[in-house]
Amino acid sequence: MHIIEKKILNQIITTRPLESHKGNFGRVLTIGGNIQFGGAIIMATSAAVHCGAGLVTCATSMNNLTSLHTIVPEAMYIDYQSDFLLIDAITRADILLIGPGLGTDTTSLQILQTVLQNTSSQQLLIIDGSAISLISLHHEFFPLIKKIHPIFTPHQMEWERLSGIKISVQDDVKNTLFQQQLQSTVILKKHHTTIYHRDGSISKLQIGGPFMATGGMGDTLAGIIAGFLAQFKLKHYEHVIDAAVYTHSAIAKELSNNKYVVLPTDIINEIQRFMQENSGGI
Ligand SMILES: NC(=O)C1=CN([C@@H]2O[C@H](COP(=O)(O)OP(=O)(O)OC[C@H]3O[C@@H](n4cnc5c(N)ncnc54)[C@H](OP(=O)(O)O)[C@@H]3O)[C@@H](O)[C@H]2O)[C@@H](O)CC1
Ligand SMILES: Nc1ncnc2c1ncn2[C@@H]1O[C@H](COP(=O)(O)OP(=O)(O)O)[C@@H](O)[C@H]1O
Ligand SMILES: [Mg+2]
Repeated sequence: MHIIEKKILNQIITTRPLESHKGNFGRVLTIGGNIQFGGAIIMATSAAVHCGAGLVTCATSMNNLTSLHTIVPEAMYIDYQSDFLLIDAITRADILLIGPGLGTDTTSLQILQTVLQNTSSQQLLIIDGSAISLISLHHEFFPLIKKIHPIFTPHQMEWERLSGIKISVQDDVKNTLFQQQLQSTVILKKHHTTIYHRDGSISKLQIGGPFMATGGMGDTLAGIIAGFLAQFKLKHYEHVIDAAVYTHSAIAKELSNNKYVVLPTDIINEIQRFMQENSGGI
């Protein structure tokens, strides 16, 4: 087990090559946001854009279109209920994020199934929020999951649902055993988030605090992970994930010096400055 240190940042966040364009910094597809939880997918999408993902498309409910374009006009949109458009967008993406505000009804399940069936092992899939809760109820997806090797980002209750390990007895030994069966990365979000990597290593975060306990905070983290993976894809995979998780809490910690609570959108607004201040060589 190792503690994630600040020095990971300038190893991962490096100067951009002059000869480059948006296509070099990754295509992200975010999927979620039903009529009740539109904010979740908008925050995730906005976080990915602010991290520097080259091209970001949001597949969401048509109800969210105006808000999405008002808050983050850099993002493109498709209606997540169009199977044809969704499959086309999945095929084009480098990084996919499903779950923030997706909900758990039959429409949500259908969308999740389409995503799992059309994602290849060459792409990177992040599974968050409602998508984790849905998979917990549908173990028939496990064989697909084991082929895709996704990144799960559960909070402790979502992890209990998925793994069957009660929150009170979750520990590194039991968590690793189930994570290795899933053949996936697991980012278990809590005070001092723990990351169970596919290569068997474990990273722990020692920053962050209760000033982060506001709805949308995990949705924002999921978008940051997508944005980091999109543009730093040539770097060491496990280190990119650690750097993304560290960035999210480090910004919150900085802001908490003069804010009693730090909102997810406060973090999003500071990502560009924070990345510039913590970037290193090539
Ligand atoms: N603005 C938006 O659009 C927002 C949309 N959102 C979207 O909503 C969807 C549902 O996600 P969700 O996390 O809100 O609900 P759910 O999965 O039922 O989990 C909550 C249950 O678990 C329990 N619990 C125990 N330990 C816990 C822990 N460490 N961390 C958290 N919970 C813990 C907890 O216990 P209690 O609070 O009762 O003590 C409660 O019983 C999802 O798609 C998400 O993206 C949200 O992001 C909010 C902003
Ligand atoms: N007390 C705390 N200490 C450190 N981090 C916290 C604390 N409370 C919440 N967080 C962070 O906030 C995020 C909450 O994620 P999640 O519950 O999925 O939020 P949401 O689904 O509402 O977006 C995680 O990154 C978690 O680590
Ligand atoms: Mg969440």
